[in-house]
Amino acid sequence: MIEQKQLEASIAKAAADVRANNPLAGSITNTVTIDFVANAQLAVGGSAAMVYLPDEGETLVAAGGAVYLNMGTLFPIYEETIPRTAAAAQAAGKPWVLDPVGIGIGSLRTKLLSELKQHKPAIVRGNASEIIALAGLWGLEGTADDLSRARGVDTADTVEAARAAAIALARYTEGAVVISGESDLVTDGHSVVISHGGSALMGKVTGFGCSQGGVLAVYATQTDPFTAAVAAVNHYNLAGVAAAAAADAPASFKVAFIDELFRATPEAVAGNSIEIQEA
Ligand SMILES: Nc1ncnc2c1ncn2[C@@H]1O[C@H](COP(=O)(O)OP(=O)(O)OP(=O)(O)O)[C@@H](O)[C@H]1O
Ligand SMILES: Cc1ncsc1CCO
Ligand SMILES: [Mg+2]
Repeated sequence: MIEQKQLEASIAKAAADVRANNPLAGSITNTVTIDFVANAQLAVGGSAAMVYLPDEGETLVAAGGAVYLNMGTLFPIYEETIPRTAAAAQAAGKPWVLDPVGIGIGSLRTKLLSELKQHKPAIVRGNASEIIALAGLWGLEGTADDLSRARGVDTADTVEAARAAAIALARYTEGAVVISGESDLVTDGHSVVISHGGSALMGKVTGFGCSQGGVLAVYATQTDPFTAAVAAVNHYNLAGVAAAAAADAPASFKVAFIDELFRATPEAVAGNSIEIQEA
């Protein structure tokens, strides 16, 4: 199990390095929340670029330190773009982040998510229902293939219900897995970190999960997947608490949240309330 003081020091360093280096993490992401993803990446100190075409995905892998693949709104071209980009990242040894949004909707999404198993994302991020469904689709031990639980893009399960699926995914990828929810769970298959904070208003605006995925990719350019995952999730929870003190309704909350991502110091990100448990 990882030691808390050591983890906090690594998180503070990662947050400071993101600010200092302005790292690029390119995205292929959905058209609903693409603006929020890019602005969240910039607010934490990173750089953003959003593309749709296969060779452009490969170019962003070469140009950046990590890449974010979000399955939210698929187009036919993605049948080529998504596997080629993931394969390019794997071949280049660069981390890529998978957000299996909407898993269970349609046949292309299922086909692509099945194919992506072989390319081993450094970080998988989803809400509880998405994490359970992905572990089942990938046939991981102790999980059940049941895409029927998917109902859209919002969760129907608790974070704790997805804990075993997240651990199974992390042991398969040898990376990190994030389950977002009231408190977020991060695991590398050995340790589990529960990160507290945030606000219920984050569930009332679309894209808090997608933009968290983009920020995970920014952090993954600077440190190992597990440290990156806890750092990004802490940054989100910290900014969520601060934004809730400034705004009490969804639209103004979203604006305040981007401001608080920008204001958060590396020390405050590292000091966000966490619990460390055995996986
Ligand atoms: N009730 C809550 N209390 C605190 N934080 C929350 C709550 N609900 C969601 N969050 C936070 O909101 C962010 C997004 O999590 P959520 O599970 O809503 O993602 P999602 O369903 O994938 O979102 P989307 O698909 O809209 O992008 C995470 O940082 C999470 O911690
Ligand atoms: C609402 C929605 N529909 C497809 S992607 C998306 C953004 C949140 O996941
Ligand atoms: Mg989501």
